[in-house]
Amino acid sequence: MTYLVETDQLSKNYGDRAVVENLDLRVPAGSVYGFLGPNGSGKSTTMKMLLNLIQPSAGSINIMGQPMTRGTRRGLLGHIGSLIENPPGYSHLTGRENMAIVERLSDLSSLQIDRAIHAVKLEKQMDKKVKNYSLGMKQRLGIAMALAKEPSLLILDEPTNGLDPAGIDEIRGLLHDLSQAGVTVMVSSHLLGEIDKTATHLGILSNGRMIFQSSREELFASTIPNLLVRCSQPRKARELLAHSAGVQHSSEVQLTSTESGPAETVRISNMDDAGTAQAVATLVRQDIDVFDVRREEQNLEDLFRNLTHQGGL
Ligand SMILES: Nc1ncnc2c1ncn2[C@@H]1O[C@H](COP(=O)(O)OP(=O)(O)OP(=O)(O)O)[C@@H](O)[C@H]1O
Repeated sequence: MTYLVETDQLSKNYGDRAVVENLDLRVPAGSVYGFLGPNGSGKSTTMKMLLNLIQPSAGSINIMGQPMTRGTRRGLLGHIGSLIENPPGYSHLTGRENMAIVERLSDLSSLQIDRAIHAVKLEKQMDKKVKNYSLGMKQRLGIAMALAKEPSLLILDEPTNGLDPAGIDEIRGLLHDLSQAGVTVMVSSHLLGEIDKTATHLGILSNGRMIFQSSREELFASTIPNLLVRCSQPRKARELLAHSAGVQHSSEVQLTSTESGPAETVRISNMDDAGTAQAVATLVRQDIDVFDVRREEQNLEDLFRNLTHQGGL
């Protein structure tokens, strides 16, 4: 696999405090890499090191196969678009005037500028002053500024921060489209739900350390989805299963409602196939009718919770 961003043992200390520790980042070419972690876990610090805005205390960074150093910085940054912290742009100028500055400074063509504006769907807002933009529009303008030079890699630090659900959806759609167009996107967030479904790969940071890094599929495959059992006497079933030998010590057995089926279903976490067979046999032996046994669809929130239960965050 080709990695557009690769770090080895990347570390940053402030005084005697390690803020990023021994990070081996691997961002595959063509991926949308969701860089997740709670506030203060070191995401921004890492992204700033990738962009050579701050210097690592130890370790190395390779971008597009080249080491990122003070010497190579200029050449590499020509291929990287970024949005770090607050959206850029002069608020007393219009969107168009801001883009004209980007065009001149980076020596771009008007076609490149138009394409970037089109990609973020801001055509109709270009004559408005940026101070009158919503936060979502400001973020989109910031992304347009980053996109105009047609980068191979886009690094976005919390682009959905502070946006309403519609704004978050727009950014998600935009990231998806960019990825389809061949741009590799690295995007950070402290909220899993904002990256769920958009990211093809995930890196999860906790206290400056990577606690998980892989493709989204591998993350899902590495954990067992909850089991949902719809049956005739759910309360009795819950009691029986909570004390059944097939249920592992770390499992939780709860009563729950599901969108299908009547009021209550028994949900069991961390139950493998052998445990499932045993649980069904236990219920049938006790004259409980089992109508339906299925795995619950997993989302990242559940997986994140599982990871953190395993001593992560
Ligand atoms: N210049 C600095 N000097 C000292 N400590 C710093 C500095 N910059 C960041 N830190 C500390 O490093 C830790 C990681 O910060 P960082 O901004 O990288 O986290 P983050 O995961 O991006 O979180 P957030 O989403 O809140 O920005 C924090 O505890 C922060 O206070």
